[in-house]
Amino acid sequence: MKILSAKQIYEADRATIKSQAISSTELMERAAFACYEWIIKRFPDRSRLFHVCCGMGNNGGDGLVVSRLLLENGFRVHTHLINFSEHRSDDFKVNLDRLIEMKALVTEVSGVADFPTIEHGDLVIDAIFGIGLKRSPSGFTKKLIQRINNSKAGIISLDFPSGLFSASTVTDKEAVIRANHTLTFQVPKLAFLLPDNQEYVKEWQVLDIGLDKDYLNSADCLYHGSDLELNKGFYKVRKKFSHKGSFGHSLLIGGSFGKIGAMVLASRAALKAGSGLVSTYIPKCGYTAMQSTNPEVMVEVDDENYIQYFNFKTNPTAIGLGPGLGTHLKTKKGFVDFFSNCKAPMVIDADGLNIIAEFSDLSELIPENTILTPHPKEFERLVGKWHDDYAKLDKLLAYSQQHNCVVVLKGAYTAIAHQGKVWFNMSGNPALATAGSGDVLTGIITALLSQGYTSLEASLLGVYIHGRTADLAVEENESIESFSATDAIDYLGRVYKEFV
Ligand SMILES: NC(=O)C1=CN([C@@H]2O[C@H](COP(=O)(O)OP(=O)(O)OC[C@H]3O[C@@H](n4cnc5c(N)ncnc54)[C@H](O)[C@@H]3O)[C@@H](O)[C@H]2O)[C@H](O)CC1
Ligand SMILES: [K+]
Repeated sequence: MKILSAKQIYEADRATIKSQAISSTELMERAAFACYEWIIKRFPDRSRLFHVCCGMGNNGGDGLVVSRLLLENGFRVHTHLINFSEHRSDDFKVNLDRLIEMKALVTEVSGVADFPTIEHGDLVIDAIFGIGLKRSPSGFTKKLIQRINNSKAGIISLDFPSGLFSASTVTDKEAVIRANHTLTFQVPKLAFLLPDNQEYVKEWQVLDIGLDKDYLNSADCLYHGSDLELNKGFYKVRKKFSHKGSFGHSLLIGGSFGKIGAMVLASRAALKAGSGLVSTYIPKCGYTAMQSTNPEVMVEVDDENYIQYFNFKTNPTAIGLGPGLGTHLKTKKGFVDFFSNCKAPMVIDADGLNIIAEFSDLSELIPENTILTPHPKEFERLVGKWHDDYAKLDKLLAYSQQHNCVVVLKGAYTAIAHQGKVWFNMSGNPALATAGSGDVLTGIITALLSQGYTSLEASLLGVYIHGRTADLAVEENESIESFSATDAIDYLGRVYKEFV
């Protein structure tokens, strides 16, 4: 799933018009028809009033077509032309003429006095600006946006919430539509995946408008979505004659007094994610807890209450380092020596990351293709503060390239960066913001590494699977509140079944 830039979307439009021998008006009709179908399926009540607010460009044109289709099918529609510019796009003009021919209710909004009265229960279709917005809406257009946001009506944005920019941060927060639903064309837009925009973009839906396949396949994108289709592409089906030795030996290193649970979760997750063998290397104080809760997992121990020697005998295929590790001075010293000389592929999480951040030289010693799994605070410790989401993405790309590693920046739409590209994970929900969730993720990714997936594949698949456990759990027995890290482990089997 590619995430195209606005420039690429305009190019894809042109390629489609050429290869399918259609006019831009026909492409607009197709796009608006897809919106219309979605809208009437979701809101079939014909007594409801639709306020369709149309700008003067092609986004406005989409709105005009939606107005016409709703009217033709017996819905109540009031179309408002938001007169912010003298210039009207060609397809806007064509579709305005068609609507006027139908004797539709169309009014011009050129100032506050023309604003519609929007009642509770009405629906606003926002077709004011799409991806062509150049500067923050001002004057009466801004005031109208505020009026719409303050109404009690539901808001459906066509393609893009008006006022949001496609490649930069919002400058005037009061001049952006806060949409309940956004119906976007062909590909997700980067702006939808950034936490700074969460007030404007809530539920969004990609509608297929049949853009040129060759263009889409060949477009070179910096940003991608990681969905079931992508992950199915490299998921390895197990062969009949395979044995536990075929699936590697994961070693989880971590734990300290009071934080042994992190290692119980990580090692159990590694086991359930399919690692052939799983060992843990923990402080002595965790021995009984580990053996009694995870009988399949082998245990080696270090010092009494924290790890400092890192002198395990296990010869692992992959290592997961950091859950519950703590930052005791002796742990830090041991970590620095171990880390620089480690040969097995590694996933580093939690205090492992904090130690790297504290000793900045350590970043230079990160072995190639190591996977780092920071949450935003841990990432900030590694790279310093950023001023907005775009600057954060720049730092993410730069850090992963500079150190030739995979960085998994956790959050909604976890961003996975490798070799100059970023993939946004499309599974998961806020249920995952729960204690131990990151430990489970470390276990899953370690297990995938040990089964022979590359670092990038293990990161993409691990994050996708982890997110999907929460999607399934919430569809069934759990709620966003009740879901726990243990549930994520319990749902792993269900998620794997979706791959075969
Ligand atoms: N393949 C597709 O995705 C298709 C998308 N369609 C729709 O087209 C818009 C993009 O249309 P465009 O005319 O380029 O831009 P907008 O309608 O978003 O912008 C309106 C217009 O206004 C000017 N402008 C920009 N900022 C301001 C401002 N602050 N104040 C005043 N005027 C401003 C700007 O120059 C534009 O001309 C896309 O989002 C889809 O909705 C097609 O319909 C089908 C294919
Ligand atoms: K819009």
